[in-house]
Amino acid sequence: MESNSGANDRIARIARHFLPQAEGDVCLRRSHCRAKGGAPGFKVAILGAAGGIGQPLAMLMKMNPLVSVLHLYDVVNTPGVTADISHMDTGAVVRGFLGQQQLADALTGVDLVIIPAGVPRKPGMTRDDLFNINAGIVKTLCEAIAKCCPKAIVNLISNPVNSTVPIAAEVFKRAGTYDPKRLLGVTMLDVVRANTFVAEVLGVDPRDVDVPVVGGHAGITILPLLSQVKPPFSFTPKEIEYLSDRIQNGGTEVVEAKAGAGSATLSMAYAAVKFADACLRALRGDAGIIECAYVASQVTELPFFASKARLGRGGVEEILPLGPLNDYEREGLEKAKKELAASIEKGISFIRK
Ligand SMILES: NC(=O)c1ccc[n+]([C@@H]2O[C@H](COP(=O)([O-])OP(=O)(O)OC[C@H]3O[C@@H](n4cnc5c(N)ncnc54)[C@H](O)[C@@H]3O)[C@@H](O)[C@H]2O)c1
Ligand SMILES: O=C(O)C[C@H](O)C(=O)O
Repeated sequence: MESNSGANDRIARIARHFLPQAEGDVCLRRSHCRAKGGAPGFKVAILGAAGGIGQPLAMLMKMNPLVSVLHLYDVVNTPGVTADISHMDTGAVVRGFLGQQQLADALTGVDLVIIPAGVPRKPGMTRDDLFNINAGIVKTLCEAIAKCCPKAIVNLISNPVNSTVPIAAEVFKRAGTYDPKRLLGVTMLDVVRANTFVAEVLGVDPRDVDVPVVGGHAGITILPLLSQVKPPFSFTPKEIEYLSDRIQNGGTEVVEAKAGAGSATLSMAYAAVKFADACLRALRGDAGIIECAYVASQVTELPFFASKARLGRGGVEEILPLGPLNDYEREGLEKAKKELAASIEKGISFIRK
């Protein structure tokens, strides 16, 4: 039987294999992996990779043929997650990074950074209740991005997205690296939910449904434009009430069902990968990629707003107009803007204070 110290040595050896110890070590393994990994593609980092979203997101990104190198960073547990994911026989080479001293290595040379780091909600909390903890986490991570991969596309998932995106923008501005086209708040889960719930009402396959969801990512700031649904459909006022409420409170529905064990993780990982894949296809040069995201915007008087954006090699290449809104949506837009303005201001003043 293996002694305790033998087992510990073996675990340490395995951990060393997945975690860079010193700069020389990093370079050696990186060139080794590139030579062996072979698959051409993009280098992607997930920050918060050991979390509820991070783990399934890492698994799904390892399955994405556009990814050649996948960096998994967290402040806990990355050796285990990395060892596990690295056994999948897909093209991407996986490397783990643990703790802030390895953050720079996790980010260097990366094309796309996906950030699900931070605490999730418990029943009775709003996303804004996460601000005090998550604002600092996002600030630290974005400072490192500004130093190590200032040209990377950033997909920000950490809540409250309505405030964390303005925080990230301010950090990048301070560092002199801000490019509004490259900073995208991930609101894809709202679209995924809207497509699912609308498909249920229409009795069709959700993959055939497209609902634009604009505004932001919290309660009444989540504004589904049901008048623009594809395939076109004329909902009754009762259906509009039901669908708007379900889409706006989809996150809370999951938080309550999980009863203290966190918020949406699996559907979020799915949505994050759907969005990241769109960003990577756009980076590759594919045309006609349009997704909803919370970005710097002139669609309204607010500096940030979620709406349909055309993605390209440089990130957001064009923000599409909102299109015709009905009275119900116009009213919803006014309410959404009021709350959004306060959340944006809160994020900006967190950095400027
Ligand atoms: N945008 C969206 O649609 C959406 C959807 C679901 C959840 N979220 C948000 O995503 C965040 C993560 O949710 P979760 O369920 O994965 O939470 P989780 O607690 O399961 O995982 C978060 C991970 O972040 C890590 N972390 C904490 N501080 C860090 C730091 N400084 N650097 C790197 N990693 C750090 C933790 O160690 C943990 O592994 C929450 O803020 C949640 O509200 C957003
Ligand atoms: O609701 C949450 O707190 C998590 C996330 O923003 C969601 O929409 O599921």
